[in-house]
Formats: sequence, C-alpha cells, structure tokens
Amino acid sequence: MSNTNVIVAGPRGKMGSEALRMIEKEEQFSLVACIDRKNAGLKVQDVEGLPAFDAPIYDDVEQCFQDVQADVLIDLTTPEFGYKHTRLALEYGIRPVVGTTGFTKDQLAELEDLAEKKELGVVIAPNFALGAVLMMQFSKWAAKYFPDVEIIERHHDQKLDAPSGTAVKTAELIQEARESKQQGHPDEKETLEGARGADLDGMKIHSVRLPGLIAHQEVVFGSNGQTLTLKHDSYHRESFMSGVKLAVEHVLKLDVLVYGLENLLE
Ligand SMILES: NC(=O)C1=CN([C@@H]2O[C@H](COP(=O)(O)OP(=O)(O)OC[C@H]3O[C@@H](n4cnc5c(N)ncnc54)[C@H](O)[C@@H]3O)[C@@H](O)[C@H]2O)C=CC1
Ligand SMILES: O=C(O)C1=N[C@H](C(=O)O)C[C@H](O)C1
Repeated sequence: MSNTNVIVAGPRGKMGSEALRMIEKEEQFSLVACIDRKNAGLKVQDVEGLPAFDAPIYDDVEQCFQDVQADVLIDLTTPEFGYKHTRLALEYGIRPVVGTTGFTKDQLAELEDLAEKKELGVVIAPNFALGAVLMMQFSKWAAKYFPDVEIIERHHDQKLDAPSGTAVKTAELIQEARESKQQGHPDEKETLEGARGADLDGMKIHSVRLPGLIAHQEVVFGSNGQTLTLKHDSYHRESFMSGVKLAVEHVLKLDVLVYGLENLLE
C-alpha cells in the first residue's frame, strides 16, 4: 500500500486530536505537519495530550505548504479558517479533506470551480459518520412519500455554526426529493421570534445546544395519523474517523470537488 502524506489543521481540537489518533493507527498515512494557532515551531509530540509524532507545527499556512511535501490536508477548524485553508491547499496542489462545517453556498461554489481549474480532488463532508450519511440518504427517500418534515439537530454547546452542516445537507437532499412546500399553517405567527426555527425551502430546522451532547439529529416526517422519525447519534468522535479515512483514500483519485460522503459510498 502506498504512503499518503497528511497535514492536519486544528490538531488540538476535539476532531483534530481524534484525527491524529486515527493517523497513528493507519500505517499507510504519515503525518507530515500540523497547522495550529498556537505552538508554531514545536513538534506535535511536544504538545501535551497529543500523540508522539515528530511532525512540525506551523501557524503560517503558506509556509507550511511550501516547506512540506503533502498529499492531503485534513481541515477540522472553523468556518472562516477552514475555507481559507482549503483554498490555499488547492493553490499549492494539496488535496483537501474538509470536515469543517459552516461554509456558505458561494464558498462551496468557489471551491468547486477552483478544484475543477486545478484538476484536484476535494472532499467536503458535513458528516463523516456512516450512520449519519445513511440517515441523510433514508431521509431523502422518505421525503418522496412524506413531504412534511422538520429537522431537530442537537449538539454540544461549543459548536460555532447553526444549523449544523448535517442538518443543512439533510434539508438539501430532501429538497431534491420533494416539491417545494411551505409547511405549517399559512397564517401561523411567531409570538416569540425564532419559535419555528430556521427555514430551508419551507422546511424547519431546530438547533439545540447543550453541554453533555455530542452530535445528534432527528428527522421527523408527518402524515395523516402517523409520523416517521429517523434518528442518528454520535456518542464519541471516533464515529467520524472511518469516514475521514475513506475520504483521504478517495480524494487522491478525484479531480473534482465532492460534497457529501454519500458520493464516495458504493
Ligand atoms: N464533518 C464531520 O463529520 C464533523 C465536523 N465537525 C466540524 O469540524 C470543525 C471542528 O470541530 P471541533 O473539533 O468540534 O471544534 P474544536 O473547537 O474542538 O476544534 C477546532 C480547532 O481549530 C483550531 N483553529 C481555529 N482556528 C485555527 C487556525 N486559524 N489555524 C489552525 N487551527 C485553528 C482551534 O484552535 C481548535 O483547536 C467544526 O466546524 C465542526 O462543525 C465536527 C465533528 C464532525
Ligand atoms: O460540530 C460538531 O460537533 C459537528 N459538526 C458537524 C455538523 O455541523 O453537522 C457534524 C456533526 O454533526 C458534529
């Protein structure tokens, strides 16, 4: 099996540190550098709590991409920096695997154009957990028969973006499967602003943020005399790592941007 040189952006984060542990276990992946806001000039192994890699840490992204021979950038940071890192990686011929959520539609379109121009693969996956990907696919299927649907996503209270990337992607998939539709009573009024949640093509999305949660979503379909609920829970961030591994393996063979892990599954 050939070796893949990987850079991780956000190594001290909840997802980034889990990605380092995954790389440690996979002998076909080599960590060649990390991008972090802190600890520039140190090695990963010098940072308390991180695995014993002797890969250097950079806070200057361009310097990192110039110094280090890398095949793939795994970005697990914030919407603002994740977008910048992804653009720069493509400029330097490095294929991005992006778990960071909260990119706008315009940013996704720009990255798609850049990937096509550079003929480089990019994987942007709002959720790397296989169960969540299946929940999204089942939701698309169900929406054909149950067009009235609301999404309730629940996450830990350190999350920056709302709604979650998974909820947005789920709503977009449902949008592809059903006729556009305004749900609820046509005369309904919110007596407290936001009571009905966010709206995507008439679908309501409700975001819960509480300590103790990790990543959870329910997609509730309603019809005459019945409801159908599709539910997924990530209880540990390890749940995302088989998807990150799959994305790193696939991105090497791609020359376009792929949005959603479902596009890599058989
Ligand atoms: N696609 C998926 O399956 C999943 C995606 N996520 C997404 O991944 C991202 C990270 O999530 P968490 O690890 O929970 O957040 P976190 O807050 O624990 O970690 C983010 C890390 O990024 C670092 N960071 C911020 N700005 C940076 C910069 N300019 N350069 C380098 N590092 C920088 C922070 O210092 C922090 O360590 C979020 O956008 C989240 O929504 C989270 C879980 C699963
Ligand atoms: O921030 C998180 O934690 C998660 N973010 C992703 C999202 O926005 O959907 C994936 C998962 O839900 C965890």
